[in-house]
Amino acid sequence: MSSYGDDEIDDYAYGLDEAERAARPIVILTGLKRSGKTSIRKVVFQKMSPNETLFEESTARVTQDTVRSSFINFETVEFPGQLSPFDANTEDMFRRCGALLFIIDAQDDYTEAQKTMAQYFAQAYQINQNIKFEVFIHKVDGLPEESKLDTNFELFHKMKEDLSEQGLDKIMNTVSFHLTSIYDHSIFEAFSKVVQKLIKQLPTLERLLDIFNQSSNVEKSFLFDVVSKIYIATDSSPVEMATYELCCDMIDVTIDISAIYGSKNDGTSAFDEKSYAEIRLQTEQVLVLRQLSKHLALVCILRSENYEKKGLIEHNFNIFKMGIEKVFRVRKQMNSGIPHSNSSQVGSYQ
Ligand SMILES: Nc1nc2c(ncn2[C@@H]2O[C@H](COP(=O)(O)OP(=O)(O)OP(=O)(O)O)[C@@H](O)[C@H]2O)c(=O)[nH]1
Repeated sequence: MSSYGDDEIDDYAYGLDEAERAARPIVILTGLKRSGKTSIRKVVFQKMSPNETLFEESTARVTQDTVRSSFINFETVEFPGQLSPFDANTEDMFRRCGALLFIIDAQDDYTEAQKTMAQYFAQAYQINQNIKFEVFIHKVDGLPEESKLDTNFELFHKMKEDLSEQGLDKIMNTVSFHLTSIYDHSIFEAFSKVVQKLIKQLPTLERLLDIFNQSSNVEKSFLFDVVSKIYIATDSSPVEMATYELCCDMIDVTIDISAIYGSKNDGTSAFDEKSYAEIRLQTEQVLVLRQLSKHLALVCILRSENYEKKGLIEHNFNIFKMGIEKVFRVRKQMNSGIPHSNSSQVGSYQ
């Protein structure tokens, strides 16, 4: 192993793209006034409680934030509803933009919002064809179940028509629609999907999670950025909202218990890179959380009869951890020009 590989794992600052630390990808939030942009940013990244957003004042200026103290590494830029993101000199920003979000208030008449959105997407596409376009059909907590899908359907078709008229149908291939609300986990789920598209190692992470699940009889597993509760990867089986919510709750419970009963003498939290927890559910399932690093945790759910061989899962977890470390180490080596040896061999699962 090279001396580079002998470094402490903490030295490997996991992130979206280490080579471009100075030029982190940008996630741009746009939408009409009062659509919910600031609330989304604050609830997801600043842990504001949804009820507190009721007192948020309208944003007057462009707000730029770096998402720190977590694994994910990007900037968010929010444009106030009254300002077009293309009025100012923003071409460079759009060149660095990884994802352009348009937030639509689904509780309001969205005709104007839909027109503005089609126009923004077309303009952004002229500057950077690699941008991922994300539509957040927001505040769906106030809508009956059937009208959520109708709204989604209608917006999709109107958007398609508008873009076809401009000869830009191909943009539709990169547009994703999400039904969101800050009052449940849907906003975290949607942001997880946005962030995953910015992570170049995603296919490898998915594959590693699949192998871990198969060899440990795990039903579903998520790789979480603990601070934001965004999952940066999951295995290839479909995500059920209820399972995702359970895993988020598991993180909250673990952090809270650590804070209440585990604070160290120096006042720092006991929740660290060695933390782990397990919770047995009435449904004969077990939730297991294992920290991989300061910021990343593997949270998985399995049937309790499959959790009898804990040693096997522990072994597979350690192999999985080594695999994750190698994925990011190799990426860092590639970016820094250091040659890397064959890293696909990460150990053998039992
Ligand atoms: N019901 C519901 N209300 C929400 C949701 N998200 C935001 N809101 C409310 O919508 C209002 C406007 O939210 P803001 O976050 O200030 O909207 P904004 O898009 O930043 O507005 P500007 O700064 O004027 O551009 C606030 O009263 C929020 O509490 C949601 O998911 N559901």
